[in-house]
Amino acid sequence: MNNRIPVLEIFGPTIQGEGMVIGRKTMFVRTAGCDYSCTWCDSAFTWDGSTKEEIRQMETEEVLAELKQIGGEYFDHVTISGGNPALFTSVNELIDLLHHHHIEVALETQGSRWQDWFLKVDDLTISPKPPSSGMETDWSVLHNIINRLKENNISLKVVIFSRGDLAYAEKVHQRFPGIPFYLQVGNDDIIEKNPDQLALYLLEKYHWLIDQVVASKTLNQVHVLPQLHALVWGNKRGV
Ligand SMILES: C[S@@+](CC[C@H](N)C(=O)[O-])C[C@H]1O[C@@H](n2cnc3c(N)ncnc32)[C@H](O)[C@@H]1O
Ligand SMILES: Nc1nc2[nH]cc(C(=O)O)c2c(=O)[nH]1
Ligand code: SF4
Ligand SMILES: [Mg+2]
Repeated sequence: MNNRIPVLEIFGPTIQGEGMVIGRKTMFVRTAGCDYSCTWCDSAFTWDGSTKEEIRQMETEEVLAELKQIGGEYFDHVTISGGNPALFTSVNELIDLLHHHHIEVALETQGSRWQDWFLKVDDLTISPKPPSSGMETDWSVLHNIINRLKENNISLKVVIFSRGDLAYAEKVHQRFPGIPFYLQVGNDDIIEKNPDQLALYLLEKYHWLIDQVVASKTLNQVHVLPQLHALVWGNKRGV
């Protein structure tokens, strides 16, 4: 059981819609379960019990086989997201297997838990949660994680829904000045079915976020991005 990973989705190839490698062609592996419960989580199905019967406890070889079955020869990069993949030591084996097959590995996690296998991740995004999420940041855990990853290709990404979130982002950037920093538009309409409607709405939010960052002396060495996949496909799952 220990060397298995609880998987909810394997999909792609698509593009990484967020953060440090935005636009990169990639496959996704989405694990089940999270130690957080952000109010606005766009992947709440990974932890709210609504897709419990879809969770598969998979061997790493099975994960690779399914990636190859779906993605064929059309990928060389896999993004592991969730939920929080950092809940599982077994992800270590998956990374080794993917690397053995010359496939690069990216990770999305919130910085609440450490795993030794973080050191092997090629593109590691840490996304601490602002006040609007309803979650509390454990700063000592976050500092510990980032200190241990000083030599690695990592970034910080904070999702913004409010002015309070912006103040939080400023604080994170000031605490970790050398770490590439991304601000991301928060999507607070995760039930809209019409992608065009959502894109218009999110572009307005992007405009607002750019204006806020332009007006901040603290946020100079930063990147401001939308969720590209939300602009292209809306709230669709598995893209
Ligand atoms: C679903 S989470 C999974 C990985 C990990 N639990 C985390 O939060 O970093 C992947 C990314 O989506 C972001 N995200 C979640 N809900 C969002 C929303 N409604 N709008 C914008 N970004 C969102 C998270 O902040 C995180 O950066
Ligand atoms: N295309 C695409 N890019 C993404 N970047 C982060 C995602 C995630 O849910 O973790 C995500 C996702 O679900 N799809
Ligand atoms: S930490 Fe990530 S997966 Fe967990 S609830 Fe928050 S946004 Fe969702
Ligand atoms: Mg997502």
